[in-house]
Amino acid sequence: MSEQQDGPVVRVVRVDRHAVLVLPTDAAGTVEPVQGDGPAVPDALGPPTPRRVELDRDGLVPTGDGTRLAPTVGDVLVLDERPGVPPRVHRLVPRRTALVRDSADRTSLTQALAANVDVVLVAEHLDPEPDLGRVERLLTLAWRSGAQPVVVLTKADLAPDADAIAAEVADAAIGVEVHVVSATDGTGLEPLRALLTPGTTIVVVGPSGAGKSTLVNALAGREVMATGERRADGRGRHTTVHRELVALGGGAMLIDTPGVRGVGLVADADALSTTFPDVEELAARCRFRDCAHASEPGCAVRDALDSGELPQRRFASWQRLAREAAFQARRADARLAAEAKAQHKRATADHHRHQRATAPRR
Ligand SMILES: Nc1nc2c(ncn2[C@@H]2O[C@H](COP(=O)(O)OP(=O)(O)OP(=O)(O)O)[C@@H](O)[C@H]2O)c(=O)[nH]1
Ligand SMILES: [Zn+2]
Repeated sequence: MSEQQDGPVVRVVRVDRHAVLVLPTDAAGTVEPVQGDGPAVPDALGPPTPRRVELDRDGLVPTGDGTRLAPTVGDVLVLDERPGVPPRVHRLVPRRTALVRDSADRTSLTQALAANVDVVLVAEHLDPEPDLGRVERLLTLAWRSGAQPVVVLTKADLAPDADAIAAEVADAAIGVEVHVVSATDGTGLEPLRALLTPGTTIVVVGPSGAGKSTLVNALAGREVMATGERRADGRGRHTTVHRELVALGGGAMLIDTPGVRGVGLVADADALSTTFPDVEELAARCRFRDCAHASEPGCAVRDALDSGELPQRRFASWQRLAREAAFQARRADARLAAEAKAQHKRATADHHRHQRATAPRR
């Protein structure tokens, strides 16, 4: 299929049950601030209205390699558009990055929550004290996505010892920028604004109440996410129901996904080594390659734990995530084996049917 036959390129801003809502993009996949057709809408009047593109009955879209995938927010699609008929999805452009979560779905083990994300903001509150294990877990999720994680410690105004706590978090977030912010008094927002360059897609992950929505609104300069404040009409909290891509000021885009608030994380070995390079490096120095770091002689990890070089907490956190990663890998293997078996069965049945059909009648 030649590139010339390709239709308009669009970005998915929302996935509904049988359709995707899309906006036109430029070559970089950036949602264009103004739609090409129709009257030009000045930026000040708000974002352009997304178009609805119906999906096939299976709700999946074709990829370039013959498989079909469930589209997600942030996906870039090439449309097939002919005069007089509604547009269809021609193909999914391979995802640069994808934030995935665990799913025990019939067709796949993971579910993409957001695609083509550049920056994952890992939000954690300074008050109450940050949960380092949670930060490590979310960093693993972020590294696995292929996007750049950035840690944001919120509610600095409530923590007199913010800088000391931030230093502890930085020790657990190796190779990652750690920012201390307060959306309330505006502290520390500038370095984050600097990340929001045109064309950048960000997603914010973190526990409920970390101040994610408040932070995003402060960065956007307007309410793009409903916050945990009680609503004026007393009808309880706002809740985000749809995963949605929204334009922030300055050409950056935010994927607001309620699904990544509570985290059904998928760990994997590579992401884990990126989150825990210190532990991996120690483990590489153990005498036995398959050292379980329990009571083996010549265990560099045990030595580091004994000397205090490696905090017990961090080791336990690594162990927990490593167990999860191993479990998920085994499950993925089992699924692949089951699929291969089913495939073989189908092929054998086809073969027999074919033989019966072509065998000479007796
Ligand atoms: N003091 C202080 N409070 C803040 C700050 N940021 C957010 N909050 C408050 O923390 C509460 C939770 O903020 P949200 O932005 O709704 O938190 P969230 O992470 O989006 O929470 P979920 O929507 O449940 O995931 C709200 O009452 C905010 O007003 C801050 O920098 N300082
Ligand atoms: Zn060891």
